[in-house]
Amino acid sequence: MTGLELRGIGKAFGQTTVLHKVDLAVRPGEFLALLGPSGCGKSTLMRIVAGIEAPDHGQVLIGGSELTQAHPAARNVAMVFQNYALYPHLTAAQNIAVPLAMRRLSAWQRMPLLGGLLPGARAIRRAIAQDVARVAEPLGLAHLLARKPAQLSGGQRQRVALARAVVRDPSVFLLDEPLSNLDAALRSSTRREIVEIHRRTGAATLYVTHDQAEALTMADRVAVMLAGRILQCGTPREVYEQPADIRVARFLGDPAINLLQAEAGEDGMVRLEGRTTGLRTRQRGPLTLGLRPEALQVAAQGWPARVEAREYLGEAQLLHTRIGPQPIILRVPPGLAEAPLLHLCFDPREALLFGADGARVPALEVQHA
Ligand SMILES: Nc1ncnc2c1ncn2[C@@H]1O[C@H](COP(=O)(O)OP(=O)(O)OP(=O)(O)O)[C@@H](O)[C@H]1O
Repeated sequence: MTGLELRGIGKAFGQTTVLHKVDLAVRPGEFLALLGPSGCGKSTLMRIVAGIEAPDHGQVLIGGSELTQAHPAARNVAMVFQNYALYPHLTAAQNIAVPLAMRRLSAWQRMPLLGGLLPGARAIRRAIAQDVARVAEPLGLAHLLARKPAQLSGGQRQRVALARAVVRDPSVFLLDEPLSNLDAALRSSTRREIVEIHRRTGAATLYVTHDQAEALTMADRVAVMLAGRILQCGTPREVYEQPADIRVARFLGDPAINLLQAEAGEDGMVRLEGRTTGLRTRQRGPLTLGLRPEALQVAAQGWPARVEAREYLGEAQLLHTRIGPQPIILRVPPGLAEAPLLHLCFDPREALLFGADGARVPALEVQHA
């Protein structure tokens, strides 16, 4: 099985550096999501892996071989784009067959009428049709193969694009925001299909998205990228629960993590709005305390909080509150905490501390506040 490795990839367009020495490894058989906001350099990195763009620095290794300068066709990498990139004049079956026809038929054999008469062409075309049928079936495309892209829905087109990538039997899959043109219901079913394709093929997969729900639900590991740098790469739980950097903490989670001004005293005990939190650290002075909305609870005692707004979400409600001057959002069951004044508490094991430079500060010990 083949893995993908990027070493020190740098890229600038004119004066603007888009990628800063990016190191990233997708292990054989792994599904890795590259998650970051629009414009952070995700697509540029994908194009470099596919060989459509050349890096200024660094190396691309596929299956251990250095292929930084290799032609896209020599990499055995299949790429699926957001906009499907199907040929409008070809049927679904013909679109799926394109990479096989390019690989197995000569230029003469590919000619529409004459090609079919040339020796060997018919047998090759029959084998191609069998391969197309084999990938179309599990993707639910068997009955749509004769249609042209204009006669297909967005989700069906995206499945044709996926089938065209799968049929090549690539060693590495690159998927660039493949679900962003689909509506919510279709996104969730296509998400499962992509995970299933990955499970079946076992090919190393690099999946670019700006959608954290996609990254967290689908991937074995998530690489969080901001402004051309990978800030952290870990399992979905690691990046969400143990962010190494305040920017990662802020980027993951909806609603966003509460970031509160706190203070470590001479004894290292961390205080928030005059009350001790149960956290102790080696640092002294101002710190940022990160609390996810679901880490906070309404309690009989704790930090006094004024409720300023409520958002009913069905299965939960969001309370927009303030402790002292600091805004804080918590997610609680609906129907709870009707009063305008509440007390909040949290389990210090779920609290995160960050220093002035944004790096995570370890808590030495925690006592329940
Ligand atoms: N060919 C180019 N010439 C100049 N600038 C470019 C070029 N391609 C991309 N850029 C710039 O590089 C930055 C990164 O672009 P890229 O497409 O890699 O981001 P992205 O994270 O994929 O964003 P999106 O999610 O919006 O596609 C952007 O600021 C973009 O404007």
